[in-house]
Amino acid sequence: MPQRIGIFGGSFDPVHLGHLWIAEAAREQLSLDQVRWIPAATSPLKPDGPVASDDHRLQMVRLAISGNPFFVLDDREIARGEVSYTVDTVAEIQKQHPDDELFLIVGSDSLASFDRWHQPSQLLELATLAVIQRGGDAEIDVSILKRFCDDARLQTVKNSVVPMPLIEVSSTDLRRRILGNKSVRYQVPAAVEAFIRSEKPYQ
Ligand SMILES: Nc1ncnc2c1ncn2[C@@H]1O[C@H](COP(=O)(O)OP(=O)(O)OP(=O)(O)O)[C@@H](O)[C@H]1O
Ligand SMILES: O=C(O)c1ccc[n+]([C@@H]2O[C@H](COP(=O)([O-])O)[C@@H](O)[C@H]2O)c1
Repeated sequence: MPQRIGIFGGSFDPVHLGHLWIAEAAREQLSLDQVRWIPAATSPLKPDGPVASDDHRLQMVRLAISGNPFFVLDDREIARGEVSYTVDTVAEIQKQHPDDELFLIVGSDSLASFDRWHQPSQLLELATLAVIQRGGDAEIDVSILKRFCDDARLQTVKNSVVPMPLIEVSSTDLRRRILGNKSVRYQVPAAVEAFIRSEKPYQ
């Protein structure tokens, strides 16, 4: 029986409760059999790279998703190194799972920058975008994809928007809080908060 696989890429610098909530909402709404969490080595639109080390980000994601049987940590982008183009990652997963259906989970800010992604048409052929509205962002507008796919594909993306409450947590804000010695309690899982306190990935 074909599986429905969610692919969730991010800098996860650090992973936060927004990430966990949207991954779980996508899993539930789209009846996904698994969600693969894929920390980027360097996100193409964040050329300065992440602040925390690859190893620290992997450890924080591992702690965050532990106990959820649907969530899997996939370290292929960090193992590959360099700039992490999502189309390469998704093509590789598609080769390994030729009979399965792939969903790429993204926030509305990622959708809004999609015309600057590498090989957007190819990517839309390989996976369906599952978009989540982000607090503070303009309303989801899938018309940005029009240039890159046909109407049927556009409709599938519209149908795969994941409805959920708006969350305004962001990694950038959390890093600012950590540097300012402010609390990140309840915005990251308790185990991640303890990790940040003991391992100091942002110092
Ligand atoms: N609060 C949120 N609501 C909806 N989507 C989110 C939210 N936070 C992150 N995302 C989405 O999760 C994916 C991975 O996010 P990422 O690791 O870049 O964290 P981030 O909080 O967006 O980081 P930063 O604030 O530093 O840009 C992206 O597609 C992003 O749009
Ligand atoms: O492939 C691309 O061109 C591309 C451009 C921007 C972002 N992405 C991916 O989108 C995910 C979220 O990226 P970011 O910049 O919000 O951390 C992460 O997995 C990135 O590798 C991918």
